[in-house]
Amino acid sequence: MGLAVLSVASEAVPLVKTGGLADVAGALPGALAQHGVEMTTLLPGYPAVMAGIKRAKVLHTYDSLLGQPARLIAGKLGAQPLIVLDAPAFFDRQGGLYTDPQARDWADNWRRFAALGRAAADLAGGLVKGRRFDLVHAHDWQAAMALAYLRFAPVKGSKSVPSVMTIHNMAFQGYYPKETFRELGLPRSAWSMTGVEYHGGVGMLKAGMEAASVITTVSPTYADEIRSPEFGMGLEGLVASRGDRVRGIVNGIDSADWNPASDPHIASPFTERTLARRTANKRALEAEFGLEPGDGPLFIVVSRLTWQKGMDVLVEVLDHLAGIGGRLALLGSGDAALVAGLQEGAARHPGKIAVRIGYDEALSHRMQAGGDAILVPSRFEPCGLTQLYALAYGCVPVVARTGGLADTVIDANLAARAAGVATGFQFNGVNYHALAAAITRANALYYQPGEWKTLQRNGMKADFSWTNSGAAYAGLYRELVGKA
Ligand SMILES: Nc1ncnc2c1ncn2[C@@H]1O[C@H](COP(=O)(O)OP(=O)(O)O[C@H]2O[C@H](CO)[C@@H](O)[C@H](O)[C@H]2O)[C@@H](O)[C@H]1O
Repeated sequence: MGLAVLSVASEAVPLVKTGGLADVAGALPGALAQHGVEMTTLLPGYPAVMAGIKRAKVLHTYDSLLGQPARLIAGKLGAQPLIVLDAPAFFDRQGGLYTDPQARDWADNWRRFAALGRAAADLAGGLVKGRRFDLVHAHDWQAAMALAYLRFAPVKGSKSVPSVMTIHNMAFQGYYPKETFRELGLPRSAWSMTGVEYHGGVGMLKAGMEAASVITTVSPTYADEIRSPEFGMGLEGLVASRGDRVRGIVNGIDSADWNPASDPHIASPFTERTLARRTANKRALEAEFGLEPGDGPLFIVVSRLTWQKGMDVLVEVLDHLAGIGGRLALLGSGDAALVAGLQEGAARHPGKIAVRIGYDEALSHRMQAGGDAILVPSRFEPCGLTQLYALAYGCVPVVARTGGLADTVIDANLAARAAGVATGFQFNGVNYHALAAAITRANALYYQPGEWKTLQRNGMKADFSWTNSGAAYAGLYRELVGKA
């Protein structure tokens, strides 16, 4: 039986991306198609999304959706069905998706994403003739209100549908003052500890988690970690109370986009049998970053520059990295203090450390193809995608042992090397000593070319395509729809 699923997200490739959520929301529909699931994605109509729609077909017009006129428009996300919430007052803005040009959160984010949720619940309730949905899948707090509306204010007379709430990042919860509640159009009954109320305000992610049939996150280890206060960020009690209704499904990567044998962004394509061809990519990367060419290891970082990603510890370790003969090329954007720290490090070590501040998808491909090892010192990492791209590209991951990093990289300890299964390096605790020691270990093994090639080949042979994860989501949907 074919299943119709409505996926609700605030970003998705190829139309709009600020982080890993977009990769996942964009790849899921294609991954599920081969499992008999037709996934329609609902996205906000930011300028980039509106520009990507050809021949707009209007499905519905709202006179007022959370106070503003809006339309639902049909489009395509790649080859898969898309519905766009075209509400210019909410989404037609210059600046970021979530922040204004000064990088402050838009003051009406609660209203913008409540509107997205209300539209999702309307669609699931049969608002548009001929479009029925068996299940709603919401991603992160921006989509979470969809599940609260389905639970507390469904379309009258509609049949209830099961739902999945996926947490890509527990650090962002969509928490707003109490006063916003009366603007949401929810009944008073929703204002409860098991509804949308959270510490005296409105908790959007919390509301979605309470309402969801099943909560998922993007790796089994993170699904365990968020039961504890250290990672649960205040929601650990709720996570623990949902018991086995909390699952972890590791993200896949889009193996058409991320394939070193056919990547249009890289100068010298290669496979695990032609690793020597990587050298040309390394030379090109050194030149592009203005680094001294050399045979020593070239480390890379591609990251949002935030505390989550351990970038403050990376700043501390730059002198060590350069001191042992390593070089680093970094691409990222984010916190001003971290940018300054990285730029100072680069200025202290010209030719050895180079940073590029900004967002550049094509460059990120060239870095994975030319770097020897990627550093991912995250304090928490629900799944992490850059280490998966690195594995596919023979760029050896050096990662903190947390969340999806712990689940996807096999540390090159003696036992794993003897068994021939190691793919990278893990370290415990995100601090100067742990990261410096891991860099030293990687540096040492780099000079044993046979061992290093084995790490590269093992990583390249590992299967992180969407095949397994797509099957896992399809299985979950079937389980829920069967029970509904
Ligand atoms: N400056 C830059 N230029 C070009 N590309 C850049 C870039 N900075 C980052 N990227 C790209 O953005 C994506 C980041 O994805 P991650 O999964 O590593 O982290 P993120 O924290 O955004 O995602 C959250 O959601 C995802 C999806 O579930 C989880 O894997 C993750 O753990 C969670 O924190 C990657 O595709 C990366 O290549």
